[in-house]
Order: sequence, then structure tokens, then C-alpha cells
Amino acid sequence: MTEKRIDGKAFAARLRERIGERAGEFAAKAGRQPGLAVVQVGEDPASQVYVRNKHKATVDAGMESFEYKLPADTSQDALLDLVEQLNLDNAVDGILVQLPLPNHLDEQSVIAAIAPDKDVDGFHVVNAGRLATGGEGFVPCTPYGCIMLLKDRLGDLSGKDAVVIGRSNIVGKPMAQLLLNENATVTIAHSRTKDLPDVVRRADIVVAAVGRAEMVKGDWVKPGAVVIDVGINRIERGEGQKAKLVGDVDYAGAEERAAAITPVPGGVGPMTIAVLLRNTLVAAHRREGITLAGDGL
Ligand SMILES: Nc1nc2c(c(=O)[nH]1)N[C@@H](CN(C=O)c1ccc(C(=O)N[C@@H](CCC(=O)O)C(=O)O)cc1)CN2
Repeated sequence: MTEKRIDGKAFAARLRERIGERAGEFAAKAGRQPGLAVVQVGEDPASQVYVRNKHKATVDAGMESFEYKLPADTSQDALLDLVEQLNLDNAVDGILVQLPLPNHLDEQSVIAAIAPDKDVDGFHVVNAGRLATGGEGFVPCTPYGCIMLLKDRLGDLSGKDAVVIGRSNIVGKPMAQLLLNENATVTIAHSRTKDLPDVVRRADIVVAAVGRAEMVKGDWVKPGAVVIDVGINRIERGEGQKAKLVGDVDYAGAEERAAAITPVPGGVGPMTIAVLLRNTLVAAHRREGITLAGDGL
């Protein structure tokens, strides 16, 4: 019997291994490794962990990692100058500016400064437009990872009723667009949605991306639904104890009714970095004009 728990960590590990093989083939053809530049401003503790993990995953996959750690008081102009320098650097195929940025910096204009064809985060408006209109761009890593897990579990998503809870530019909206591209019938729910539990109860697929710990209760889940939990909420415990990570879904309650569900940690999170490597590999192939069979997956 298939396990209810969707093991995103194991899925991502397999994906990273395949990407590593493709990166080796690329290096043999292009005479260089695919390159990813990651820019971090400030010392947000969670960002530090993610940036460290990205560096290790990039190197492990046989790609070149360029890390830029800037002080928290970096000016907007200095950050834009660095992005421009990376846009022009031929060794750099992908550029990622770790979010969130410190409050004095304008995230939207920093994202807008990244060359769309190096925007491996898929956050640039050009890539959002390509996703919406069927063009060849980059898809944000977390929603792409969710779609991969859903297709792996369900196969064809056509005609499924899907609800995405959350409407952020980096998860909720691209997630809804990807589900629509798979011919699902999509509802985007948010803080003003009326009767949210009933909206969720109608869904075959639930994607929770609200950033509120365990907000989605077990009895909101339709029996047999597939639940994808994007939330990563840190619950502080007593002094000297590590914070506990929980998702946006009450896992224990939802697991009883769901056909399949992602845990937190170990579900969607690890897919984010695996898809980042995949997008970097794709960027490198496109920039060198080399064909990548199977879209890198
Ligand atoms: N420029 C970007 N900034 C941010 C993104 C992004 O995609 N691009 N996403 C998040 C952070 N993130 C990657 O940057 C990320 C989040 C979580 C994980 C992950 O593997 N989570 C683990 C738990 C790890 C932990 O202990 O915290 C899991 O869920 O199992 C990887 C990457 C915001 N910023």
C-alpha cells in the first residue's frame, strides 16, 4: 500500500542526483559548470540556514556556487549594482536574492533588476507573465516542487478541484497558475474568503500557503483529498530547546482523512532547493544553446 505521507525529502534527493548527472554532462559539453549566484543581505537566521544549504546542494550537484553576503545596512544602489554585475557575468547562469530583504530595501525593484533569463527563482514579472501565457520561462521553485509531488502521487490532475490557500506572488499565485495549466479547477482562497472550511471541504487537492501555524484543521479536509502543506512555522519552546517546525495544516487531524499529505519538515521544503538546481541547469543549457532532454528532470 502507498504510504500516506509524501516524502519530499527522499523525492528531492533523487531529483538532485539526476540533476547532478545532467550537470556533469553539461560540463563535458560546455567546458564549464552551471553557475548559481546567491545574494544574502543581513543575517536573518533562517535565511542563513537556507543559503548554506543552497551552497552545499549546488556544489554537491557539480555546479559552481557564487555566494555574496552583504551587511544588513547595504544600500539599494549597492545591491542593484551587484545584481547588474551578475547579469553581465558569463559564469553565472542563475541569480537568486534571498528573501526576505531588510525593510529598507525594495524587494520588487531588486527582483525587477535581475535578467529574466537568469531569474532562477521565477519571480521576475517577465517570468510570471510567461507562466501565465504559456511561454518558456522559469517557474518559482516551491510551487513547481508542489506540482511535481502532486503529479507523482495523482498522475493526471485534469478536472480535479484544487484550492490554494494564500495569494502571495511567490507561492499562491504561481501555484494556482500551475494547477490551471494542468487543467485542474482552481479556487484561490485568502483571508477574506467566506466559509473557508467549506471551500476546503470541496477540494480534491489542498495547497496551504498562508503562513499560519496549523490553521487548516483535520475536519476541513475531504476524505481522500491530497494535502500539500507549504507552511514552515517556528514554534518557540522553552529556553535551551530547539524551536519546533509546524506547517499550516494540523497534520495529525488531516492525515486521518487525507489520501496523501506532506509533512513539515520533510515535505515541500526540500523540493524548493532541488527545483532551484533544476532551474539553474535549465538556465545554463539555454544560455549555451545546448538541448536538455526531459527538461532536466
Ligand atoms: N529568493 C528566495 N527566497 C526565499 C525562498 C525562495 O524560494 N527564493 N523560499 C523561502 C526559503 N527557502 C529557500 O530559499 C527554503 C525554505 C525551506 C526549505 C527547507 O528545506 N525546509 C525544511 C526545514 C528546514 C528548517 O529547519 O528550517 C523542510 O521543510 O523540511 C528550503 C528552502 C523563503 N525565501
